[in-house]
Amino acid sequence: MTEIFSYTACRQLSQMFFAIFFFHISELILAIAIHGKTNVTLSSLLISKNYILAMICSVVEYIVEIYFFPGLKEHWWISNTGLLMVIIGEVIRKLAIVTAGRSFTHLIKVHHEEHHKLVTHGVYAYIRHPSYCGFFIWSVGTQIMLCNPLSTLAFALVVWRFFQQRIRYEEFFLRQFFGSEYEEYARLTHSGIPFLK
Ligand SMILES: C[S@@+](CC[C@H](N)C(=O)[O-])C[C@H]1O[C@@H](n2cnc3c(N)ncnc32)[C@H](O)[C@@H]1O
Repeated sequence: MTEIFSYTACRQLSQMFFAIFFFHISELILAIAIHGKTNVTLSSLLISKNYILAMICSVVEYIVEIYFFPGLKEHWWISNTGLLMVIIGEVIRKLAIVTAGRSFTHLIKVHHEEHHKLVTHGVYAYIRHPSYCGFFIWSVGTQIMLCNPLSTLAFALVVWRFFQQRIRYEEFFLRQFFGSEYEEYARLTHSGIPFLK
């Protein structure tokens, strides 16, 4: 039982909670800064039921494993690699939001609005979906940071599948809005999600 209150657990779990807190609060603050307070709802916190469930499962996995296999959590090079992924993922995602500005909305636009311009500069010059790329790295990184083998695999598979479907849907509308300009942009860039061109 003492393992749950050990230095390892306190450090890894507090890193995890801080990463989650910082991610969501900064999403909300940026949304307010870009779109104005009246156009932002708590949905900009990006917290869904499935997301909460996934995070609870990952903490349960952590507690079970540190109790029965405490040595598993002592691989600091793995945990620190996860921490680095959390930081890199966060930076890529926030760069994407700031670069896209008003074109970045948490809900996918299905009608073209006048202010919606195709963004192809900054981080978008290299990656077509940098905010999804950043979230993918961040979310898998949280589990690597906890040295959680099951949740690492589950997060990678579920988040990958989620973005595969979301990108297909989002690009259908982007092709309608921007036509050949988007085709050319898509030809020259990578999605930013592994195995998805
Ligand atoms: C949650 S944002 C995600 C943007 C992008 N997929 C990314 O990962 O950075 C979704 C909105 O961004 C818009 N969007 C996506 N790529 C864009 C681009 N290159 N230029 C302008 N708007 C874009 C979509 O139309 C959608 O309404």
